[in-house]
Amino acid sequence: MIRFEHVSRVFHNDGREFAAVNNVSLEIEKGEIFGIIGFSGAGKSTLVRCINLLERPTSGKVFIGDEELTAMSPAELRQHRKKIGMIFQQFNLFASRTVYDNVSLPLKGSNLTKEQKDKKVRDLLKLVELEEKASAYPSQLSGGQKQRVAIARALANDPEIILSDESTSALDPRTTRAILDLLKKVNRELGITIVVITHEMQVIKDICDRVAVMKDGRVVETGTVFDIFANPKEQITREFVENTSNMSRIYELVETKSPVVELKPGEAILRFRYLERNVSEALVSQLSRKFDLDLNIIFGSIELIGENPIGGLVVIAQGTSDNINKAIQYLKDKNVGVEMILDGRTA
Ligand SMILES: Nc1ncnc2c1ncn2[C@@H]1O[C@H](COP(=O)(O)OP(=O)(O)OP(=O)(O)O)[C@@H](O)[C@H]1O
Repeated sequence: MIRFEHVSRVFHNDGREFAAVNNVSLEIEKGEIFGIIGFSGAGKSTLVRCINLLERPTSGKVFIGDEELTAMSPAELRQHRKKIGMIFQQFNLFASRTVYDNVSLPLKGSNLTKEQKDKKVRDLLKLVELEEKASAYPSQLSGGQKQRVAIARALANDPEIILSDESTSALDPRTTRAILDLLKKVNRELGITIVVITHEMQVIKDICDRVAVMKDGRVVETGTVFDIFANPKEQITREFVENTSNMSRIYELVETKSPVVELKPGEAILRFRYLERNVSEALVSQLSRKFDLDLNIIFGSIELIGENPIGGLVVIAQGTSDNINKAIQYLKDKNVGVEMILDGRTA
């Protein structure tokens, strides 16, 4: 539905050229929630602003459906932009207007009658559960409520696409969850394609179907959210994935020589990753029975990505050196990822 073909956006800073977006080709499908993740400065906002040509690519083409936006006249473009709503981290509401007026603003100049406009605004306020705040001003609302108003406003023109630029970054975790749920509802019930920019993997995990990882203006990896979590290929993707679970704390504990990871002779710290449900207990009991190991669990987690679980365990294993090796091989044969984090064996 949205297609980038070799899109670049070059800025000139102090006489030097700088590609904020560098030769990106990407396809976002109709009806999906597509995430774009990257660290600050990676080029996410610039890329997404190229979808509605708020930022005009220096080279390359942008298509929505079969129509090339980059080849349109200003009048055609104005028409097409109405199909694209946008929400921002800072909400961008008009402070001097009521909630009702903020939501009705995009309907100015539409062909709807006064009654139709009124019904539309009230329906949208109902959808975002803010009917009773219609005559409040933005300063009287919480951050979550402001973002709900912004979402209602973005929906006023019946868009096909919503672009969300860090729309939950200023919100606490509970409010973030509620706004993400609302975006999911908008996607599922109204069939609107949503493009979500974020620097938080948790947001990707919570609502996206697919994700692109950006670094230095380029898209370095794309895939379904499950594949990206189960099998991140690029170093930067691994960093994002690691940060969402407490598993990565093990490296800190090892580094700071925490008493938690103090090993007796013959012990080893191992990390397991697997993709099946309820594997943890079976793993522990099998390894102790088959290889006569004692396993002391330091961390354990099951992440649910959509409906699919991804599990992890960090354990201190105690047993003969030979049996620890055999256990590692046994797990690898069963497609369990095994990483030796600290090896206290002398043999
Ligand atoms: N109008 C501009 N003129 C010059 N440089 C710009 C302009 N807009 C963006 N940049 C630069 O392009 C790079 C990418 O910016 P962009 O805002 O797209 O990144 P981002 O990944 O969205 O980061 P953040 O998460 O911090 O918003 C940055 O180095 C930024 O300074």
